[in-house]
Order: sequence, then C-alpha cells, then structure tokens
Amino acid sequence: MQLLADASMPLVTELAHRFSDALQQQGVALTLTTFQGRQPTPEQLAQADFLMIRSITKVDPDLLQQAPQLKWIGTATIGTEHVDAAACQAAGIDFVSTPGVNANAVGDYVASAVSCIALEQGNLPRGEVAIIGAGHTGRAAGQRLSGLGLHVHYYDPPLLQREGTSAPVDVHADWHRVLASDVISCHVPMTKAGEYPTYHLFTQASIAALPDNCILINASRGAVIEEQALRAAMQCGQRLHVVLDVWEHEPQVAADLFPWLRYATAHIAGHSVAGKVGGTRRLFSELAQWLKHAKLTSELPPLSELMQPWPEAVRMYRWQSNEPPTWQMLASWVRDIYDIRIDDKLLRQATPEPATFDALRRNYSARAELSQGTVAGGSWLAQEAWQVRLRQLTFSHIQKQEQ
Ligand SMILES: NC(=O)C1=CN([C@@H]2O[C@H](COP(=O)(O)OP(=O)(O)OC[C@H]3O[C@@H](n4cnc5c(N)ncnc54)[C@H](O)[C@@H]3O)[C@@H](O)[C@H]2O)C=CC1
Ligand SMILES: O=C(O)C(=O)[C@H](O)COP(=O)(O)O
Repeated sequence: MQLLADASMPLVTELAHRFSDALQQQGVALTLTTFQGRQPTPEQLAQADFLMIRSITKVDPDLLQQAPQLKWIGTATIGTEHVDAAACQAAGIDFVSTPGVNANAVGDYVASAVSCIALEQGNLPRGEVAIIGAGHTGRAAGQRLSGLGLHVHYYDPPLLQREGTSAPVDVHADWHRVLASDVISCHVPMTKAGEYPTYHLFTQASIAALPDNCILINASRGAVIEEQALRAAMQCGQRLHVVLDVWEHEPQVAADLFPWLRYATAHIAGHSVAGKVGGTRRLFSELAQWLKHAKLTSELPPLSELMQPWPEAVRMYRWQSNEPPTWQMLASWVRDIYDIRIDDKLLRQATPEPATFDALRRNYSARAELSQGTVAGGSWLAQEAWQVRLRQLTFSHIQKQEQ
C-alpha cells in the first residue's frame, strides 16, 4: 500500500516509518512517497492508497480521477474547503480533517495582534470585542482576549440555532453589535451556500459602519472580507487597524494593501510547532483507526515527545511579579512568546509572488505557544480572579511565599 503525503508536513517520514514497521510485522507493506508544492503529480496519484495533505492541495473530481486506488484522504487542517467532500464520498473515499488541531496557535496570534497594537497605542481597546464564530479558534481567541481584560462576545447564528442559549459562552446573532465593537476577529469556515454563508461577510457597507480605530482581524479565510471593499475603504481614508493573515486570492497576496494594514502575515496563524506536529500526529492516529489497528493507535508517541526536536516548542518562559500585573505586563508577556510583528516584517520584505508566499509558509520557523509561559508571584496569585485570567491566557502560575 502506498501513502502519498505533502513533504512539508513535519515528522511525516518518521511517523510513516513507524507505521510501516508495525504493519510489516503483520505482512502488510506500506511505503511512503512525498510530493513537493501544491499538487501531487499524476504518476504519484496513480499509485496512492492514502493521501495526506495541507490546505494548499485542492482535491476535486479531476484529482480523484487520477487516483483510482485512493481509499482515504486526511488533511492536517481545520479548514476543509480545499477538499470536495461530496466528490470523495461519491468515489467511495473516506475523508478526515483535524478539527481544533491548531486552535491554540490561532488564539495566540489574535492575542499577539491585540497586545502589540495596544502596547504601541498605549491603551487597551475600551469597547467590546466581537468574535465571529464561536468554534475552536474563535473561543481560543476570545479566551485570551478576556485574559487581557477585554469584554468579549461571540456572534454565531448557526451555533445559536444548533444549541440555543445553552452554548457555554455569550453567543448572539446581533450583527449590529458586531459592527459597533472596537475589536472584531473572524473565525468562521469559508462557505458560499447555506443559511449563513461567510463569503464576503464584510462588504463595503459593513466595513463603512465600523467605528474609528476599530481593530479588524482575519485569521480564518481571506474571502470572508471582500478585499476590494477593504481597499476602497482604505483609499477613502477610513481609520481602521486591519490585521490580515489570510488573503482572498492566495497564494497571491494583495501587497498593495500593505501600507494600510497594521499587520500582514502569510497565513501562519495556526503554525505553532504544536499546531503543525499535532496535525501530522492526528492524521496518523486517524489512519490507524481507519486501518482498525489498535496497536498503531496506542503506540503513537505523545505530542510532547514528538515536539522535542524543536527547542522553541519545549522552551519554558517564566516571569516574576510581586504585584498583580498591569495590562502592559500581560501584553508584553504575550509578545515575549509570540511577536506577530516578526511575521509581518517577513511578509512585507518578501516579493509579492505566489511562490514566495508558499516558501515563507513552508519554511516557517519554529513557534512556541502561550501555554509555555509561567507567572510566579506573591499573594495576589491566591485570588481566584487572577488565576482565571492567567488560565485564560493559558499561562501557568506559581505562588511563592512572601518573605
Ligand atoms: N489562519 C489560519 O492559520 C487558520 C485558519 N483557520 C480557519 O478558521 C476557520 C474556523 O476554525 P474553527 O474555529 O476551528 O472552526 P469551528 O468549526 O470549530 O468553528 C466555526 C464556527 O463558525 C460558526 N459559523 C459558521 N458560519 C457562520 C456565520 N455565517 N456567522 C457566524 N458564525 C458562523 C460555526 O457555527 C462554528 O461555531 C476554519 O474553517 C479555517 O478556515 C483555522 C485554523 C488556522
Ligand atoms: O488549519 C487550517 O485550516 C489552516 O488554515 C492551517 O493552519 C493552514 O496550514 P497549512 O495547511 O498551510 O499547513
């Protein structure tokens, strides 16, 4: 059997070798072939039984036709719109994704964006924070912003419809409340059909309605914000702090927008080491289950062990504060671990070509997560309210005896 996988998925070769050794003991031969770039070649597809991909590989009827042996496809991503799931089903191919796998990284990205802007402005946003989409990434972002001291609410009409008011967070369906918020962060899947499509959720009219100096962040999919409408708003001099990680026409970035954007990054919000290695690990776990191989599943090393080769992913950050931290201290701790300005600089310095965009993402350096931070302090840490806020920021804490 042949496993065809994107070569840039971390640890894909190591985990495939473990799989093939275990399967060999049962007389089953599994070989790994990797592909570079966005699409596998027709020759590779012709031989493939299993396919592991990232968000850049388009799976459509044309690809499936070239892969007559294919039985299973796994994407190491949360987003799934690059895969035609109906076509897979029609061809009898099982398809899995990895829900939530890099949500912590996306939450960290949003926390860093807001922290960096607040530190530069000298104040935290005063009004409300609207999180659009109360799923894995939206809640991770909202939780961290609450930890910074902001007031967060969630706009998610489909969730309200599914769960009513029993949803565990402040969920509503009031679009006007979103447009009146001082921070807005988008965390929805890309959908063009259905009752609540997200394609061009932000049009010229909704962008024009935003308050002055509103922070608008998109780390979901580019086309949630109509790029042309954003361009028009900026050209008219509307004052917004826009942070874009994703682009309507990826891998082409709208470099002409850079001068107006507060931060512009190369679709790397989810790219912490834990997010990426976790994606590969989750796919092998899914494949083991598909193969009904309990031993393979139970013998998969834990994520913490798999991350050892990346020192940045296992390094611990530690801060000391004898007094309750100010918002500036919290924001600078966030920035110590992940500084969005570095990724912004990398994209602005790169040539605005699709190949450069892909290369930036492929060669992304190892990134830590906020959960690697620990705060040590005195009696203030005994207060439940502070413990909650540090937990929301995913920091650990140690209370020390005061002298
Ligand atoms: N920039 C990056 O690196 C990453 C981007 N993403 C993108 O973020 C998206 C969201 O990820 P998760 O939060 O993990 O997904 P999720 O499936 O856990 O949550 C999505 C939420 O959006 C809600 N929703 C759907 N349509 C909506 C609408 N019209 N208005 C308001 N809410 C709506 C759903 O009800 C759901 O609660 C992914 O589909 C992916 O495209 C995900 C990970 C990394
Ligand atoms: O999970 C998703 O959805 C994403 O957008 C990923 O973070 C993108 O990662 P790659 O597919 O480019 O590894």
